[in-house]
Amino acid sequence: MPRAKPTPEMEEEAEEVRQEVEGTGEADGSPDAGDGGGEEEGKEEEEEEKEVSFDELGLDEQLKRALRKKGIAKATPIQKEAIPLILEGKDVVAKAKTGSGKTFAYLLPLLHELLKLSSEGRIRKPAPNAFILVPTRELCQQVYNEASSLLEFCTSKLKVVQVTASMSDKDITVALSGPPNILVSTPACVATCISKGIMRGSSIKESLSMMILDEADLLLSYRCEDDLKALIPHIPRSCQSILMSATSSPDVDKLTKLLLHNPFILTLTEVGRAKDDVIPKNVQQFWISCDAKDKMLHILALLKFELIQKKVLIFVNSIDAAFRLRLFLEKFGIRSAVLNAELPQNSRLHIIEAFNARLFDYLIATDDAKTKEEKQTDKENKKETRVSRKHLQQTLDAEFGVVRGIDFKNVFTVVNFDMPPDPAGYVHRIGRTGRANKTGASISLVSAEEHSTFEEIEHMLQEVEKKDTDCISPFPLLTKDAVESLRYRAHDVARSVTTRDIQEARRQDIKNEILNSEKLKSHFEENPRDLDLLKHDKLLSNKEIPAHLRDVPDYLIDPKTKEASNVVKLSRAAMGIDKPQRRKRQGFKGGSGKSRDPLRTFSAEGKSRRRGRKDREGEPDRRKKSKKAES
Ligand SMILES: Nc1ncnc2c1ncn2[C@@H]1O[C@H](COP(=O)(O)OP(=O)(O)OP(=O)(O)O)[C@@H](O)[C@H]1O
Repeated sequence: MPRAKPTPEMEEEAEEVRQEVEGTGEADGSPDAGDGGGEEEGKEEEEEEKEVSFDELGLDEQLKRALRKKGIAKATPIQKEAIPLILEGKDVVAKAKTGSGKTFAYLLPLLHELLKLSSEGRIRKPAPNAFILVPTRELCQQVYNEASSLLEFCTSKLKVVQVTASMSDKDITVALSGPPNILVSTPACVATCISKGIMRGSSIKESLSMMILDEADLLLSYRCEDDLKALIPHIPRSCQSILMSATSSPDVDKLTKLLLHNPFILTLTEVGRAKDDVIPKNVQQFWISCDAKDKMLHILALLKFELIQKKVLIFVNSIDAAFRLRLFLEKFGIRSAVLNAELPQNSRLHIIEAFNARLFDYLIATDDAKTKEEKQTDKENKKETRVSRKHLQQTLDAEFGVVRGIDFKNVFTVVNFDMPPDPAGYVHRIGRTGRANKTGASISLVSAEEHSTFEEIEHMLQEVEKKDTDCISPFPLLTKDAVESLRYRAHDVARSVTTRDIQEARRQDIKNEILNSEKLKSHFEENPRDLDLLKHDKLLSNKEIPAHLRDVPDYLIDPKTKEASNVVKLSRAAMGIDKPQRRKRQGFKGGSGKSRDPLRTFSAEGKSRRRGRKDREGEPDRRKKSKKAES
């Protein structure tokens, strides 16, 4: 397949993305170049650093007990740096990559301080003491869960509540009565509460001592700017502000200027790693070149021959594509669930929890799938019209899907069934694996039409990581024979999944989930931890799966594929992830696990293919192309 040479536009765009993910701070309005003369401090860890325990950070004993229960003993680099600064009362902007533990980096010092104030009887009352603002309702739930779990052993009763736009005014009023010590919400919802008088500005001024903006890089893309601006007059000058972000971008800089006073800026990468990585080193990135019409066939081969590690998060670019894939896999006896913005919020939250608890292994998700052209049109429309809040919320749900910033637990493999529209989307997607220093992998299925995007992503990664070799390698375990052995069946079955089936499945799924949602609501009020009530991966079709599709006959599996599949199984066993570990929380695993990973050492295609990238059908060596482009 001919590969696109990077055009000047691509180079320019890669540079923009590099700034976005790397944060060179060159953009106008960067706090680094800001006028406040803040205490600027780029913390770039290059030397091997000493691990720090939570004891050494001087945190409250009750919080440490909750951490121990989770199996967490050592602080991550961002926690090690941010916690002391926050405890000192500084405004902090913390930028650290996805999955690096930013949530505890602000929750622990916040809870520590509130516990201290509470024990000294110095809690101020008329409104919450802290706001934690996040872009989506899913993230509200996630942060609320994390905060509640940290308070498990606390004797003084700190109250945390989450308030979202889906709640009635009456429910919000009840939730805010007391008032709670910590309010987890979205900027839009807090602004509404103030404008409706549910929360009084003067009370906020009296009580608020800390405001945290989490996932700050996403906040402005959720059009929260006006809501944040509406909040500013009510924030007391003494309020400590914290801003957490996975990437640097002009949006983050804008928020920093808007809300923080002389902040301490922490830019952290992993200890001992190249400072410019945007994808953690413990995540191996692969790609497979295939025709668009053969993508189903390829994913079937990957899953059926067990060539990738579970759990698997599969990204597609539309809800229809998600259901098409789910129906297709179902016909081969592979169960999966679909996570999309169309589902009721309760169901979305429950799907994420059920997946995290390993009740099923394959989750097909849609995310921000808009093309650049669509985004441009949106931008232009945004300037012209002012949409209603309700419409805005619907648009946002549809636009951003439900996965950004979500802490999916123990996802080993992220599959880009469809390529994301841009490099930033790629970074966010891949960030769902390799979290908390665990080993992970990503596989992108790249069609001819997606090659320019793929080139753009590869180019960005090389630029950012200052490499002249490929960052994404060809996937070594899937042979042509393995793919061909399933071609006939796959095409047959793919053809049998009609547009009507997909529409019907979508309707059915929403119907099920709405029913579930009602059940969930009352059930989870009483049994918040009971995840087994509902299954999100139940069959969409009620036809029985023919045996010849469910089980691949032995004669169809070529020896190399058998060997590859065994290696993957062995590696699963070696990593101790063979059995589902429901609801078991894990701490960091030491090291990247690379030495135990067969993907590093095994190639189903043989040595020559591994060495000679240019042997791939019609694909010239990409390194040469990049060099050419540079010259
Ligand atoms: N010190 C620690 N040791 C082990 N695990 C940790 C530690 N701190 C956090 N974790 C776990 O790491 C995972 C990722 O943490 P978190 O969601 O806070 O990352 P993040 O940096 O906010 O990622 P993102 O930018 O994608 O939202 C969580 O499952 C969390 O429980």
